[in-house]
Amino acid sequence: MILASSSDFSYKSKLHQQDNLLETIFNRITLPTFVLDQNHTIVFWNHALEQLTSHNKNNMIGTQNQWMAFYASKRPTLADLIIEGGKDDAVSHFYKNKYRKSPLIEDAFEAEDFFPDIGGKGEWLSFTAASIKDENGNVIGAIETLLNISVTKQSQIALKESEERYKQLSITDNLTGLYNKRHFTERLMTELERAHRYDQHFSLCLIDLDNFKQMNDNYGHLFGDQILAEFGCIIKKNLRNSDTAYRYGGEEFVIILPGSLLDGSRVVANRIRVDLVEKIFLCDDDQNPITLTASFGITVSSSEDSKIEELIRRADKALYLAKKTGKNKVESLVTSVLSAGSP
Ligand SMILES: Nc1nc2c(ncn2[C@@H]2O[C@H](COP(=O)(O)OP(=O)(O)OP(=O)(O)O)[C@@H](O)[C@H]2O)c(=O)[nH]1
Repeated sequence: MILASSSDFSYKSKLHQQDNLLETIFNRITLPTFVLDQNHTIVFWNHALEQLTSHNKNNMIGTQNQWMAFYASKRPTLADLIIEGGKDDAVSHFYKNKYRKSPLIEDAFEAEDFFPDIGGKGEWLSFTAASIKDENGNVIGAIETLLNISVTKQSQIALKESEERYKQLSITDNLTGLYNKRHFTERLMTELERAHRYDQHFSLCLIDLDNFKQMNDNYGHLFGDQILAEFGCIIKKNLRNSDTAYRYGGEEFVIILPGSLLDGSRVVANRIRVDLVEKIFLCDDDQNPITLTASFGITVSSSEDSKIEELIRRADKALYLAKKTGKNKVESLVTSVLSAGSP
């Protein structure tokens, strides 16, 4: 084994004498470990690493094929980067957002990554690479130790996924797949704060299906549910990515349209209105085509709005007007500041 610079013969021979002892020690360590010399040649490859990577030490020691045990194509391992000087930008290039300086060992890095080619289904590994220096402080090699953290990582991922799922369920209306009223309140507060901070406006559009009670009475509650779900799809289909739609209550819906003023949100509301008018619903018990309309009340946020209730009240008044003056229409109401200004 050569671990010292060629000029440092005495140091090299000292290490040679200790080879057997070092090899025994490495092989008794349960942590997968390998050591490279300054030429990136493998000098130690312990049993634990053989088991982790299925690469036998006899095929690895004396080669520079350490990458083969971890990656599908040739590239430096963390230990190689340490030998190259352990430059932050080089480490970052290969382990972006997955590494940090070791808090325990000077000039060492630790990283965490998923290795799809290890084992049958890939493994998560946490690994640390540190330089090995001679008496004069010259780097003469590097040691990398690895730890299989797949079990911990998978349970962390599963926990995160179930938290995500739970969060999604807690803000979703299960009949329509739209967001629910609780989420609406939170989002509306955020939107109002943002509008004030950046001196922007957004629109709020309340929607109420017309004569929905008759639908339930004539065709049953289950059919009513089907209509609500399909109307949810019509709303979603007509929104931009930045718009969000919510089921506000029974047959009431609401949309927040960030960055939209009255003209823009009227266009969206009318598109939804017409799509609904043109939609033919069929009930299993009665093959007559069934149609339905909705009324819309829009308002635009203003610098005068200090509470979300003020916006909701205005949109509700506009909706009431739409209902009172014939239904199947879009009405709007804005504050005096806005009606005097641009929107
Ligand atoms: N199927 C179904 N019906 C619902 C649900 N939530 C509320 N409703 C019904 O929606 C109907 C609303 O009726 P009303 O408030 O009288 O309003 P409307 O008949 O739509 O009349 P206008 O709003 O004046 O056009 C009631 O019959 C509620 O039972 C639901 O989740 N599923």
